[in-house]
Amino acid sequence: MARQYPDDSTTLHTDAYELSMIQTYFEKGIQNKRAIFEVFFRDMPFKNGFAVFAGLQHIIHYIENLHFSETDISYLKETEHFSPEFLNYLENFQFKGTIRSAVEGELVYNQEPILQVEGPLADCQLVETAILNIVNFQTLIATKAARIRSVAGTDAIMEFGTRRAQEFDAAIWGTRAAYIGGFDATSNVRAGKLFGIPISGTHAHALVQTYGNDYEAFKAYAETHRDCVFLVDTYDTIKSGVPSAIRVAKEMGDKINFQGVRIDSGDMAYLSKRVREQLDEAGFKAAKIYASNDLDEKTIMSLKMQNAKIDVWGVGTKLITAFDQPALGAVYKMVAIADDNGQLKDTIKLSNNAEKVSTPGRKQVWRITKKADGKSEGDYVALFDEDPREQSSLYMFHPSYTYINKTVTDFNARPILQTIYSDGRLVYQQPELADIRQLCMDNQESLWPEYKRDLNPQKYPIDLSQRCWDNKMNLIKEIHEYVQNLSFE
Ligand SMILES: Nc1ncnc2c1ncn2[C@@H]1O[C@H](COP(=O)(O)OP(=O)(O)OP(=O)(O)O)[C@@H](O)[C@H]1O
Ligand SMILES: O=P(O)(O)OC[C@H]1O[C@H](OP(=O)(O)OP(=O)(O)O)[C@H](O)[C@@H]1O
Ligand SMILES: O=C(O)c1cccnc1
Repeated sequence: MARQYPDDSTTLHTDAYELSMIQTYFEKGIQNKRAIFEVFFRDMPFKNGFAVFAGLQHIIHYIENLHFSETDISYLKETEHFSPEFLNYLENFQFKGTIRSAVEGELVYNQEPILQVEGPLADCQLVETAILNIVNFQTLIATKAARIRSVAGTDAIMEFGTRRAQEFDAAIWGTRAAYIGGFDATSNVRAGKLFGIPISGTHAHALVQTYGNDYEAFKAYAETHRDCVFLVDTYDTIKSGVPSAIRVAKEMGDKINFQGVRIDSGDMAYLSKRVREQLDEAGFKAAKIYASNDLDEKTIMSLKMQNAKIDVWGVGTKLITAFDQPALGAVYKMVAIADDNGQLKDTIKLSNNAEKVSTPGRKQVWRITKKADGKSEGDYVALFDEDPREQSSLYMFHPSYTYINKTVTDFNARPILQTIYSDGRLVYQQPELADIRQLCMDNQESLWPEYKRDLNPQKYPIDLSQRCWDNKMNLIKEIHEYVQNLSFE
């Protein structure tokens, strides 16, 4: 059996092929060639009108700890895949790259760079897997959370997913992403400790089963807690659960803060209306009705349409597992590489599928908004040395259907990719999590409602600058000519 090593580093959290390529670069002496890679996803998750970027804090944590530990090197040696010289190089490896990224809570779209890594080829290659792993998951969950927030309106929504999440990391980072996307609280106590997310919760059926009846269970809970939400559906919501909750609330009076009751099964439209009547008749008009049970944006919207009297939503499985779309599909593609003279040359990945043709060159994404109302006109993806702020009017056109175009004047242009690392040095100060969450909400204000609706939203314009578009077309032509002139005889 292979030797077991302590889990003292996350640097090997990478695909073996990254290390294999880096060994080639190293042995051919090109590991320090300058390269640029960009992360983007091809389709909008959940067919939503926007996605919410999340994952930067975990990326920073990963990069800050990016070095090969003694046990990493021992293990790699044991695999017998790598040369001693290469292992010696890895032992002394220090990340020297520059990372530019959308900040957490920023709205991002398909077919535009959301993160960019520039630096020594080996450094760029090493971080691909971990960056994609983090961004793919957290951006997906933050986006799902924003969808749920959009249908819940101003109601409180609580994240209940840990027990159904794809293991520990997904629960912890997933709940953080859910908070960024607009959730109010989590049931995961460790996430509260680590990130300062408000924790919140009720109690489970086990409490009622322990006492064998609703009344005694609620009474015991009330005698040991100030804030009380009673779970009323263990035996019979209407006949036993709610009457018992009311009895305990009356008996305990000011000794407790009777916040409400939770329903976790049955027809929640019907039940919530009946429960509301029961609570109101008993004089508990301020008591809230909590609901949980496989909820997501669709069931919440349907329950609202049915006038369900639900005030607080607990959402687990369908949020934390991104139930209806398990992967964002973000990719990491090389957009430029230095030639033998050290000059950066733009590079492209071709495909028969137009969507899969990458856009070459180091780019910046500019969010274009009208000065008059602050509303988004679209994103303008330009080469890095272009600055649309220097122009008084901006010609924006669809990159595939170029006849769809417009000229925008009186606009503001805001760069989306911010410098996070400069030549290996962290230069970005991460905001407080609550501020990131607020930023996410504020960003949605600048979107027209047409882009925000849950079902079939308008496609938000992601346009290429003329230079960026010309550059892409020229490279496609160059590669076609090169392939046509190839001869292997
Ligand atoms: N009025 C309603 N309209 C639409 N969906 C509802 C309504 N009431 C409940 N639901 C949803 O229907 C599904 C019911 O699932 P299911 O039949 O598994 O639950 P249950 O039998 O009520 O409870 P349990 O979880 O104990 O099995 C849940 O996703 C729930 O959120
Ligand atoms: O349904 P979710 O959105 O995942 O929300 C979390 C669920 O976790 C708890 O259930 P529990 O684990 O006791 O199982 P249950 O589904 O049988 O109630 C809670 O009562 C919710 O139903
Ligand atoms: O506090 C709750 O009610 C809760 C917590 C986790 C999962 N389901 C419910």
